[in-house]
Amino acid sequence: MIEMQDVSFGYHVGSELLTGMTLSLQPGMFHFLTGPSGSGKTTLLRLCYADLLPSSGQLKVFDQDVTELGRDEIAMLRRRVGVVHQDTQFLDHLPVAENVALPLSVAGQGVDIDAMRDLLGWVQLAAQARSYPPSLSGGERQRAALARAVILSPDVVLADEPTGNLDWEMSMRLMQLLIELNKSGKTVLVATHDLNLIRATKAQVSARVLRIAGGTLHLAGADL
Ligand SMILES: Nc1ncnc2c1ncn2[C@@H]1O[C@H](COP(=O)(O)OP(=O)(O)OP(=O)(O)O)[C@@H](O)[C@H]1O
Repeated sequence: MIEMQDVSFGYHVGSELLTGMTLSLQPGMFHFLTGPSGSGKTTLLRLCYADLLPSSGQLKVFDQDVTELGRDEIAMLRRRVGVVHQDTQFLDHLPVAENVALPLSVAGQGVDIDAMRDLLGWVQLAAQARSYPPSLSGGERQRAALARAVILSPDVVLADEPTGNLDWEMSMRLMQLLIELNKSGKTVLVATHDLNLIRATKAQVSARVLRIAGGTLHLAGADL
């Protein structure tokens, strides 16, 4: 699925942020990625969808070595990975439904109206379909971001601090959707520094917790 073998990465030549990263995302499993601010969680997620390439080591996404792929092949591979970014950007002049549908047009696919209605209903945004992004609350924005991340039915969903600006109730509502995705068979990886969120989620779904510390990855203890 997504496998790293002794991967290193640095934004600046000669200074590695991440080293010796060995990771295998288990198909169908829920994963958390935790670690202090600035430890490299976003960077690791970007490696997972080949937005960044390793400076050394091997990174395979869906059994393909990303360093051997051309730009078009990487674009195809990214369609199988849905990403909820930390700072979700929308096109403010387009209604929510059209923002959610953007990956379809990028992929040259048409919108299935019934599927779109179901998707917006699932994230509880049916009533906001014709609204514009600036009118959405923080929780609504993140649910719209999640809908957009899954509209191409990806195999893997990566979410970068998806609950960063949300209160507890909204955070758990979003996590519930990620749990549902996982229960439907998707592999999920959520980066968060919120240990309470990890504990509350682990009460509902079996999850692996990975921790970045000192520039490398560790499997966190069962006490989390
Ligand atoms: N595009 C970039 N160019 C140079 N340095 C960067 C870039 N993006 C991130 N960094 C640096 O890399 C380090 C790790 O950043 P990253 O965003 O991956 O950490 P994080 O664990 O996700 O942090 P947070 O929890 O605060 O979001 C930080 O020191 C950051 O300043």
